[in-house]
Amino acid sequence: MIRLANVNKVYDGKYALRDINLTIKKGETLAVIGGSGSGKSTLLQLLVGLIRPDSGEIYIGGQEITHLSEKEMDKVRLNMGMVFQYSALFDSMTVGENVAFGLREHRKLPEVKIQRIIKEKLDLVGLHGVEKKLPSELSGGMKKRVGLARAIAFEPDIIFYDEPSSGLDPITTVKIDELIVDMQKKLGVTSVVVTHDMASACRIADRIAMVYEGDLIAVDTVERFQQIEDERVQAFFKILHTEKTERDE
Ligand SMILES: Nc1ncnc2c1ncn2[C@@H]1O[C@H](COP(=O)(O)OP(=O)(O)OP(=O)(O)O)[C@@H](O)[C@H]1O
Repeated sequence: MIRLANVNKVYDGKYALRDINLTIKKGETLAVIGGSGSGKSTLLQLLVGLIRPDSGEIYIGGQEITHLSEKEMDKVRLNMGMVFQYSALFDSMTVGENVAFGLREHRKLPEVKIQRIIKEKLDLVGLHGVEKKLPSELSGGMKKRVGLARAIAFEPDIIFYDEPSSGLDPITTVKIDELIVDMQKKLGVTSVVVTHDMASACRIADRIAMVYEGDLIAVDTVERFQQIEDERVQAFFKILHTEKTERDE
């Protein structure tokens, strides 16, 4: 379970996040949606302990993290998988080396076991026989899959996704969304997906949280979220419907 209580983060005298109260249940997928500069990345950075709030508390699995030392935070992070925007793979390493990177850094495992984990995680994300390839030999969608395989190598309880569909065409986006849902079903992980894509959010999430200029303005199930009359929420659905109409014409 993840919980934020009265969390504030200020940059240059301006709230990046203001009085955020949010609980993410174990095993649920929460999509955090919002426009540019609304505070989504700040929220993600707070949850993985890359930055600290100016005030408020953040609990990960019952542990309050805002006062942890870097070393203690590293331990908490071992239980978190992170899937970065644009995959963030090491270009000079093979796919297999990328997937095993964290394992080799943090766990002393025999090479046979590492090879087995690489294969198992790549299989889970639907990639076969690519261990020896370099990231430059893969499509954008495949790179995202490798990023996900790396994130689940440690078998984390929580996966954070930062704009998983950025840079992908609409069809590949849907496939990655299906993979995120699949991961939740197969691994039972808690997922937080930061996105500005409402269509993705609706496909992936159990609940959607919307941030607007640093405020958390709505949190609800996908179905109920669509009924919220707030015009800032509806603006996102309008874009969605316009895109759909344009595609159908
Ligand atoms: N390191 C920083 N220094 C100063 N201001 C920052 C910093 N990080 C974020 N901000 C400011 O905080 C606000 C929220 O930014 P944030 O990056 O969280 O938004 P976002 O929703 O992730 O936007 P985008 O979708 O464009 O990535 C913005 O006004 C931004 O300029």
